[in-house]
Amino acid sequence: MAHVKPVMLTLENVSFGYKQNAPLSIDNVSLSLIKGSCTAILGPNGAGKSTLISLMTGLLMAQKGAINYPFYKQYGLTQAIAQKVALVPQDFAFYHELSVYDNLAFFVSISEKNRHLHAEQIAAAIKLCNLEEVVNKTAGTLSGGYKRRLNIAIALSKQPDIIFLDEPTVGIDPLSRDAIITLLLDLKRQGKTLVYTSHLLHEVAQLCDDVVFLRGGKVVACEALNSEKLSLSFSTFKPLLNTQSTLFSQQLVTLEGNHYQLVINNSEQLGAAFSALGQLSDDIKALSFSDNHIEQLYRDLFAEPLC
Ligand SMILES: Nc1ncnc2c1ncn2[C@@H]1O[C@H](COP(=O)(O)OP(=O)(O)OP(=O)(O)O)[C@@H](O)[C@H]1O
Repeated sequence: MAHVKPVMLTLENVSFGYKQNAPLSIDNVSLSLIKGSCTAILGPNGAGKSTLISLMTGLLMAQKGAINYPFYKQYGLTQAIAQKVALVPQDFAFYHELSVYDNLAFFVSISEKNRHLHAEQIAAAIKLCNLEEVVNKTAGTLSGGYKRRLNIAIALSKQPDIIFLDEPTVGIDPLSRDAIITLLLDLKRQGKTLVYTSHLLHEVAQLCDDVVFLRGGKVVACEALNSEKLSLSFSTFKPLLNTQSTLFSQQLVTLEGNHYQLVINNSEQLGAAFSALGQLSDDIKALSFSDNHIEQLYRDLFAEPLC
């Protein structure tokens, strides 16, 4: 019998508009999130990603449709969200004049009624997010990377099962970003369910199992990111001639300038790609493989302007 993956959250035909008569910001969205997986919500600016996250985390109420956390049927939606769901917002959601420790102490005191657990939960969040070095520093004086980690630590301090992260790595250096991605991969290994928005597709490829593409408030595609598809990117010294492009049996996408990408679905296509590359070997400047095709998918879906 096929193994059925447990569903953590379902949305059924959810719609939301900020103003009457204005276009809907979320338009008839249905989707399911799988327990223990990381789902990316992707789309261009204004697609509705933050609004959708606000609906799933109870900050906004859906005007139509239903949002359910089937795992927590015993609680109402509001209570399930309060106890099990955490949000890492795009903006820094802490007190800049308090220390890192005092911020965590404050937020733990709100989410955990049992005072005996406070010290333990604060310590766990500090350890998870590697904040030991800055624990007594005033939050407002932290570097951008540490501020991002504190934002995440506050969300984790309530020990949620589901964590929504709205562009958690915006504006930080590559090493701080790596630290956050490592932390999120660890959380996934611990069985936490993650929902993630970012414009950085290589992060999505590293972290996510599923992708929901939004445009104009509507779901335009859902994809599982599996390793069955390979993406092959290469650049050439000069733009390819038409005769050279037709050597590739698969769809060849020009990314920009002399950069190209193609998606490989099976070993036959892989063989054909190698054979074509072999014929062009003097023209190839750089070549790389990645185990998914998210960039091409994104470009295919969003290259045309929204009418
Ligand atoms: N508070 C608000 N009042 C009115 N309209 C809003 C409000 N917040 C968002 N919108 C509108 O809702 C739509 C979706 O916005 P949203 O911020 O959810 O998109 P997004 O995909 O998160 O964008 P970005 O990638 O720029 O963060 C946009 O048309 C936006 O102008």
